[in-house]
Amino acid sequence: PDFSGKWKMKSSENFEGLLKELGVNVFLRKIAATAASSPAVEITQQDESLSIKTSTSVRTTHVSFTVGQSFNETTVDGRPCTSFPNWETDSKISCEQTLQKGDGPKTAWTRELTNDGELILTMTAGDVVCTRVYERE
Ligand SMILES: C=C1C2=C(C[C@@]1(C)C/C=C/C(C)=C/C(=O)O)C(C)(C)CCC2
Repeated sequence: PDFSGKWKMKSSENFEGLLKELGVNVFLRKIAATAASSPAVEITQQDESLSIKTSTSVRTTHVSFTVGQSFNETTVDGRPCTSFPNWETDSKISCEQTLQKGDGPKTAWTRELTNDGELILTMTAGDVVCTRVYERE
């Protein structure tokens, strides 16, 4: 499956709950929730390698990785972590994260291409799950 394309968000659930679980203060949660309500996501995929650019008014993140190989990124609240992306199914990437220093809730993300061409991102912190659905622009 090919994740490549420009994606816009169609729905988001429990994003602030995720940040709260991560200990982000209510002020930054509000900023993040507003900024993250209209992200522009651009993905290019070459075989097993993906490059994901997520742009918001406040912060833009850009990660590149090869499924099956660990890489360094930050958790959604900005803490350096090592990520371990693997194929959970042939259209779903699951990525566990370990903080590079300090401790906090266990975090992970998954990205899945659905049969009707949507992209589902889940972000987990402890037992709190945020689900965001994107459609191609
Ligand atoms: C704007 C964001 C802000 C934060 C994280 C981020 C980057 C949230 C965006 C996430 C998105 C857009 C995820 C996605 O949909 O892939 C912080 C908590 C550090 C607080 C400052 C504003």
